[in-house]
Amino acid sequence: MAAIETKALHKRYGQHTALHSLDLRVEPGTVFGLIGPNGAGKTTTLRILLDVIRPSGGEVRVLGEDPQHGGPALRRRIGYVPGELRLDGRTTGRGMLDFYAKVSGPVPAGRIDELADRLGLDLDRRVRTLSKGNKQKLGLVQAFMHEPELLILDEPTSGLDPLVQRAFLQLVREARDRGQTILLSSHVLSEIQQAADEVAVLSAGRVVAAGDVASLRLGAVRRMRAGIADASVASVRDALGRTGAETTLHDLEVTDGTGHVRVAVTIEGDVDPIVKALARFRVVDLTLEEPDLEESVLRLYGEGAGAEAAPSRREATPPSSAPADPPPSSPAPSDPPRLRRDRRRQPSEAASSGDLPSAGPVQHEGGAR
Ligand SMILES: Nc1ncnc2c1ncn2[C@@H]1O[C@H](COP(=O)(O)OP(=O)(O)OP(=O)(O)O)[C@@H](O)[C@H]1O
Repeated sequence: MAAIETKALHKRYGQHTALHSLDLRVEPGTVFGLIGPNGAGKTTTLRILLDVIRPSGGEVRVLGEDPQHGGPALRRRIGYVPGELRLDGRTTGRGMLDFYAKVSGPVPAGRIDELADRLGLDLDRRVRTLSKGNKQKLGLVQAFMHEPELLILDEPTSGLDPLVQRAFLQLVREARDRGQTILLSSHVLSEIQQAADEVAVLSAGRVVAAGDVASLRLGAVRRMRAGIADASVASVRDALGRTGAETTLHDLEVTDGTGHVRVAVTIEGDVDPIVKALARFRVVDLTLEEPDLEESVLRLYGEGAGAEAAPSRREATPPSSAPADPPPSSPAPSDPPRLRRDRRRQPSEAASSGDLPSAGPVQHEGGAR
């Protein structure tokens, strides 16, 4: 049985279709990366899995159950970190976590302190006074502390510095080693490359590529900047023009900078010929970086990624009809410390209040859905 399975999942917000017939399968005990540019539909997918919002069509199974009917018992088996946490509360981080521990089920002794320590979080500060990054850490502790069967993490490292990101990736690996399943959304490719076993790339609500990280060509796009001394623009341009068929250069700019020639280019494919081409010059500066995921997706799967045919695309056919969103659910108690996703609201969802935490049960606030 898959830990998560969606079939022909479809979601419309009014006239806008956010998910087109999405098929996903996440095997138990694996780390699954859901990546894609902004607006691709990652958050929408995760929120449907948690029954924070309802699909317009298709099937969903989470830990073998339909999230719409799983109730608190299913939610206790899931740890969730929404994308942008908005935390309120006069209580301290420890107070908040103790509250969630009561609803989520048993938390091993010392686990909260251990996690806080590893992430560098002061549990004695009042939640409302915490910085964005520290609130994010608190969200991570509440998701991991009860060692749930499934972790659903929406852009979990946003706002975290690189050291804390590393600690987080270690937590993910340990969770997988314990047999937990992790679904991780991100628009940062390198994060997924380090953590995930399997990946699905979403673009405009469709899966445009799926497989193990290495088999996707996304890592094959890099942006390079270099400074070359004692050379002319023409000679550098000429050298870069002789790279073989394994390498394609996009947006090549070779300009006369102050004292040396500046090169900026997006490399698709093998970087080795470029490095060799530059090696004949005196290189005074060189950076090679990951481009936006959006750029990678568009480069490799075409401008119409998600809408038109592409080599490794799974084609999707929207269902001919799909039910409208269900009516809002009843409000949840407002006093306990809250974790919420702060996101754009559209008129069609004016009454909705989005994601909630869920060390324990996901609560629908103020008519969420
Ligand atoms: N409540 C809403 N009402 C109307 N449209 C929405 C709503 N929420 C999301 N959308 C739209 O649905 C599409 C998918 O959005 P979603 O937030 O799922 O994408 P995402 O991949 O998580 O992007 P990001 O990384 O920017 O959060 C976008 O076009 C977005 O504008």
